[in-house]
Formats: sequence, C-alpha cells, structure tokens
Amino acid sequence: MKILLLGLNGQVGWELQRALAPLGELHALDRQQGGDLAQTEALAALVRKLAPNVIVNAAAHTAVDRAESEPDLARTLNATAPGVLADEAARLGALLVHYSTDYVFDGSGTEPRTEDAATKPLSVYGRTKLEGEELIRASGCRHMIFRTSWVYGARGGNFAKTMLRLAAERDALNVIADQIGAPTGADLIADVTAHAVRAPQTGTYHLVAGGETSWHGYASLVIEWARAKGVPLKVAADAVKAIPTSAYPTPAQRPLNSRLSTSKLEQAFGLQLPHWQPGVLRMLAEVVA
Ligand SMILES: NC(=O)C1=CN([C@@H]2O[C@H](COP(=O)(O)OP(=O)(O)OC[C@H]3O[C@@H](n4cnc5c(N)ncnc54)[C@H](OP(=O)(O)O)[C@@H]3O)[C@@H](O)[C@H]2O)C=CC1
Ligand SMILES: Cc1cn([C@H]2C[C@H](O)[C@@H](COP(=O)(O)OP(=O)(O)O[C@H]3O[C@@H](C)C(=O)[C@@H](O)[C@H]3O)O2)c(=O)[nH]c1=O
Repeated sequence: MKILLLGLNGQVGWELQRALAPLGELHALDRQQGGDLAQTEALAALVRKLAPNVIVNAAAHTAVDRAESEPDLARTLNATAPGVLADEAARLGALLVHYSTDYVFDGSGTEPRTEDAATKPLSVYGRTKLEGEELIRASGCRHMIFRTSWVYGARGGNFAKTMLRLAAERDALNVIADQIGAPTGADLIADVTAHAVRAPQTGTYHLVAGGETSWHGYASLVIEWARAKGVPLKVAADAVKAIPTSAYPTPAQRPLNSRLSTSKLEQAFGLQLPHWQPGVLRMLAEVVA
C-alpha cells in the first residue's frame, strides 16, 4: 500500500507518521517538502506523480480566531485543497482520509450530535471545514472523514500546553465553563485511522474520546496534575476561575455543546473509545518529562 500523508508536523500528522508506517510505503510531507495546500496545482501534480493508494490529509488552517481575519487562506487550505485531493483520489481510485471538527455545528442543545445532525458553523474555521467535507463527498472518491474535537498531542500547540504556560506566568486563570466537549488525543486519532484504513468504509464518522468536560474542567485537571507533580506554578490552588463564554470575548464564536456521538464509528470499526482523562495525563507526563 502506498500512502501519502500531508501535514506531518501537526499534532495529528506526527502521530499518523508513527501509526501508518507499518501499513506500507509511507510518503509523509510537510508544506516545505511539496505538500503545501496553498499551491493547489502543485498538490494535484504531486498526487498524480506519486499515485498513492491512500491519501491522508492532516494539514489544515487550525488557527480559529486568526481565520476570521484571513478567510480566503482558511478557505484555500480547509476547502479548496481537500477538494483537489478528493478529485485526484477519485481519478486514481484512491482512498482519501480527512479530518473535520465539532465546529461545523452551532452547539445548541445538550445532546451528543450524530453524523447526520444539521450543520451550522459559527466561525470561518467551521464554515471552511464544512465546505471541505462537502467537496470531498461531492467528488465521488472513496473517503473517510473523521470529525474530532479539542485535539491535544505531545508535539504541537494545544489548550493543555497553553494552560501549563499561563499557570506558570499568572496568579489567576479565567476559563470558560459552559463550552462542553471531549479532549481527544492525536495518538488515539492516528491509531483509529490506521485501524480503519485496513478495512475502509466510506463515510463521515465522529471520532472523539469518551466522557465530557468543559474547558474549565480540562484546565483544572491539567493544573492539579502539574501541582501534584511539583511543576512550578504561579497560579494559586483556588485561582482557576470558571467563567461563562460571555466573559471571554474572542474573534471567532465557539459552540457551547461540542458533544459528538461516536456510536457509528464504534459499530462500523468494532472499537470502544477510551475516556478522555487517561490520554491527557499520558500527554502531560510526556510533555513535562
Ligand atoms: N486541533 C484541534 O483541536 C482540532 C483539529 N481538527 C482537525 O484535525 C486535523 C489535524 O489538526 P491538528 O493536527 O490538531 O492541527 P495542527 O495545527 O497541529 O497542524 C496543522 C498542520 O497543518 C499544516 N499546515 C498549515 N498550513 C499549511 C499549508 N499551507 N500547507 C501544508 N500544511 C499546512 C501545519 O504546518 P506548519 O506547522 O508548517 O504550520 C501543521 O503541520 C485538521 O484537519 C483539523 O482541522 C479537528 C478538531 C479539533
Ligand atoms: C487561553 C484561554 C482560552 N479560553 C477558552 C477560549 C476557547 O473557548 C477555549 C479553547 O481555546 P483555544 O483557542 O485553545 O481552542 P480553539 O482554538 O477554540 O480549539 C479548537 O481548535 C479547533 C482547531 C477545533 O477544531 C476545535 O475542536 C477546538 O479544539 O478556551 C479560556 O476560557 N481561557 C483562557 O485563558
């Protein structure tokens, strides 16, 4: 099996390099090595020349607030480029694996959303990621789109690492407590991807860890763990404050309810997804070490 992996230096891309390597001949590229999603003609030419059996696209414009002020770039990376990859995959008969987000939903209600729930993104990032999904589905290529959420990995930037940094710099932290979702490990996403690539089934799947928390619950776990491990912190034990979304204005609006149901994925691929907490603790141990 010949696999083309794009975005190898991202959180998910880095773990995919490990998880996909045993499956065959892996060509893992970052943007400097010819895998620039902004150069869509060169991207198409690369795929034609390599003629992979599987294309895994882990590259994206993931800066949610910045996307509000650079919508054209976000659209190119999150929609146009995945559309080009999908057209090339259709031409080759290749499988395209792609990642999307809880931010395609508006976050109303309190129930976990299934894959066929109505989408209604609140941000440029969410809109362009949805457009990417739609172009892939319209291309007719064999594909698996995994919608995930609140991704963390030992490599790359993420919310947990931001909290560790801020807790070392500040006396107090204010963290949103009314946005609910599931922190999901890049390693879990990569392992599930490798499993699914062995016996692919075209479709869109929700791929998130089990359980749920708020950003405040997530931050509290990170900081309690760091304190217990003797990591030097400036923030006081009772100074991780729970605040509502309205008290933390951001350029991009985020969904309140980011709960995603994973039943479809678990049934299709015979998996049970682990609770979110152990993976976060593993990542923290790796980062702090
Ligand atoms: N992070 C999250 O919380 C979530 C992510 N997702 C989705 O999962 C996927 C993987 O995300 P994640 O690994 O966390 O993202 P990261 O931000 O960690 O990585 C994104 C990667 O995309 C690369 N990239 C950016 N611009 C380009 C470009 N022009 N050409 C090629 N590569 C480029 C980056 O490269 P460079 O390092 O050079 O900038 C980086 O390696 C994405 O599709 C994302 O939308 C879904 C839900 C949550
Ligand atoms: C830094 C900080 C953030 N927050 C809030 C803002 C926001 O609502 C939430 C998370 O902030 P971040 O900017 O780290 O995360 P954000 O970029 O919104 O994370 C999203 O990234 C994209 C790529 C996705 O697809 C989503 O699933 C999600 O993971 O925490 C606080 O409440 N206090 C703080 O001190």
